[in-house]
Amino acid sequence: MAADLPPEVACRGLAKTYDAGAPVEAVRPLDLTFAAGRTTALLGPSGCGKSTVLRMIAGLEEPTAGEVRIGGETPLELRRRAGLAMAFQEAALLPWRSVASNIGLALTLARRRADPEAVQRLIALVGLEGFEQRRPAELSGGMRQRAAIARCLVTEPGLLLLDEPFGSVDEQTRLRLNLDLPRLWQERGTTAILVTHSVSEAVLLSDRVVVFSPRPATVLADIAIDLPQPRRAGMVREARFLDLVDQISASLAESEPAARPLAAQ
Ligand SMILES: Nc1ncnc2c1ncn2[C@@H]1O[C@H](COP(=O)(O)OP(=O)(O)OP(=O)(O)O)[C@@H](O)[C@H]1O
Repeated sequence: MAADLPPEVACRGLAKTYDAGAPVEAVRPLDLTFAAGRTTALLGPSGCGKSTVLRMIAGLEEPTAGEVRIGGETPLELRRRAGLAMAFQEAALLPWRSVASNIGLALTLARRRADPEAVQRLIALVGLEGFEQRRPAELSGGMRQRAAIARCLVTEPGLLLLDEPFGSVDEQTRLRLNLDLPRLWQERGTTAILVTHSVSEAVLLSDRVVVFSPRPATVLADIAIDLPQPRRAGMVREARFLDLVDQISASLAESEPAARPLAAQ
């Protein structure tokens, strides 16, 4: 049972301009609603503002304008009661703790009772059996990412935010995680928002894909992924999957700034 009812996430007029000497407009006022219990992928060219949007939803970045409401609460209110979990590119595990202890710690921090069985189940699911007692420094980058994802899932959050969660994971493991992990959070009805650079990963994982323009991020395309759940490995060769990948790749290609000589970038 999920500890929380999955929330709807509403971004209203959400905007961010960084003050980096000169102002950097990262996100232009954005109105987006993420339906409760659904998985949405955010795609767009590098530097367009995807992580900024995710970090504002997580309450890690203060918007310049607008607001985020998660089932009526602010991100900080939700975080305070551990209703939100996030895994970002750099898997921030505590270096002096083992894999099992890092995952178990998420339960302690969320003031939940220890649950070694749940920790072990997730370790098996992300393929880290046999590495329970290893410290993060003894793992590969991809293994650390998998441990960080297990740590996110153990508290059964209502909202899951993933920023390039499988960036350092090898292709084979990535395909398996792309199929197994969403099943886990979708069965619990979790609302999930993820940032990825992989179009096929976005289609395989999500119910909806939002394509952003180059910075400042605005929505260029908003595409429902009407493939049946749960997704299967064979789907990546089916016509509808390939159609969706084509359609999204075309939107992305339109969104890419015209090629410029490297020296001008
Ligand atoms: N703390 C910051 N201070 C100043 N500028 C920033 C800061 N964080 C991000 N930016 C700028 O805001 C823009 C959007 O960055 P962001 O990380 O959100 O993009 P992204 O789409 O997630 O990129 P990528 O796909 O390459 O990870 C970039 O131009 C970046 O340089």
